[in-house]
Amino acid sequence: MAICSAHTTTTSLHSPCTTTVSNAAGFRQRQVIFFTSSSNRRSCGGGGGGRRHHGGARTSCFQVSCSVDKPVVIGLAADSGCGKSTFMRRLTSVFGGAAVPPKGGNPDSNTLISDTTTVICLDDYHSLDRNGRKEYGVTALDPRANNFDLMYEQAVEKPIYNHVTGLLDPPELITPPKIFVIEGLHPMFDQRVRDLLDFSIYLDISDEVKFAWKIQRDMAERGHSLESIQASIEARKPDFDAYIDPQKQYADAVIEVLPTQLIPGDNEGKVLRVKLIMKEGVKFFNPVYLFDEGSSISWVPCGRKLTCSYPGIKFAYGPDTYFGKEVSVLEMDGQFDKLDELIYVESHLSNLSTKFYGEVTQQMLKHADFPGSNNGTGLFQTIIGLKIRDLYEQIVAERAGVPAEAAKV
Ligand SMILES: Nc1ncnc2c1ncn2[C@@H]1O[C@H](COP(=O)(O)OP(=O)(O)OP(=O)(O)O)[C@@H](O)[C@H]1O
Ligand SMILES: O=C(CO)[C@H](O)[C@H](O)COP(=O)(O)O
Repeated sequence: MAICSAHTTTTSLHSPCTTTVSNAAGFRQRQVIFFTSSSNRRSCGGGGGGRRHHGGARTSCFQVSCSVDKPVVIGLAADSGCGKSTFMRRLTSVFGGAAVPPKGGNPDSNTLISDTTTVICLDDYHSLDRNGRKEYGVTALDPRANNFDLMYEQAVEKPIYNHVTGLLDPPELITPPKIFVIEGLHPMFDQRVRDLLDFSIYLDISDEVKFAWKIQRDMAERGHSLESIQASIEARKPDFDAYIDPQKQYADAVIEVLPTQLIPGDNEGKVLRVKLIMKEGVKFFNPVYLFDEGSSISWVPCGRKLTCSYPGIKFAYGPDTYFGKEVSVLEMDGQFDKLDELIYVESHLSNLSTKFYGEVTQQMLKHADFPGSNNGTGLFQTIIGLKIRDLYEQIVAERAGVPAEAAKV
């Protein structure tokens, strides 16, 4: 049963990028206008137009040429409730300007737009709405409930999955930004979509911590029962293991969140051990290091310059392998008591891609009220935000054939 193999047909020769999309089960029909972004990892040859055939989709869209203005595309994958929105808020803040939903559009839009970045949520590419998933007995994590053809085409006029009604709302118009972030369950699942990414991140939240965060949000803030939260996590688990978790092998950076090792047997999920796993050899991405690049370091910074109450703070850094690839891993276990003292830690980290001394600390202080600001989740999200800004500047500089300094945002 092909429940969501979308096919597209060209409807207008005068407007070559306008197509009607429907899926095989006829769940949805919509007008979409496509642009195909070719990233620095894809061949830029042959840009400028033409008819292409792939995956059952037939389009007559223009391929955006390899221009300086082409968006840099970032993918962020994680399960639901694992901190994607929080990370996005930290990332857009690094580029300056507030990120807001499209003006005058659907109030339930999942899109966030700032001066430089546009963040779209891949939930909008669910091909089955809530009722459809129920009818076919699939979860939102199942690839059959998602339209990867449309995701790959990067529709400029894209649908909206409405989390309030559970329906697929009429499309919204997205104009190509400088930095285009696609966040959601599956940004690295489909190889075509994956190949569009200039940089990819996976938030790997361990089951214990995910459960603690879910309880915090869905029980304390949304009135769900403990049993229903447990049941929902368990119902999603097989599809999470099959379709979401394997994406981490493709990520350029993984933020892994585990229970602390500083409190034996702790399962409260309040004190966290967080690892920043950074792939080596990624173009325009130099992993951050502690003290000495390539060495294995264990560091307890508590003392005169950093206040630590129980259970303290421990950092570690060193080389490792991850899914057979060489990586550098920076780890922080514990939490900060006084966030302004983070400057002491920052001064011992290198390759941070900051523009001035203390920028990491400044960003963390600016968003001290965001979840995870006192631990490695906030610290590593902020660092990756700064690395993405640096990557963006280097890509733009390379495309323009100018030194990176000239492309600073
Ligand atoms: N670093 C963190 N430390 C502690 N709690 C966190 C952290 N990040 C997220 N949370 C908790 O998880 C909840 C969900 O976070 P967020 O909205 O950023 O996740 P999300 O992946 O975008 O979720 P969804 O996909 O369901 O919209 C927050 O309300 C908070 O309770
Ligand atoms: O995993 C999810 C998104 O991260 C959601 O469960 C999915 O999008 C379905 O949404 P809803 O539960 O509102 O119907």
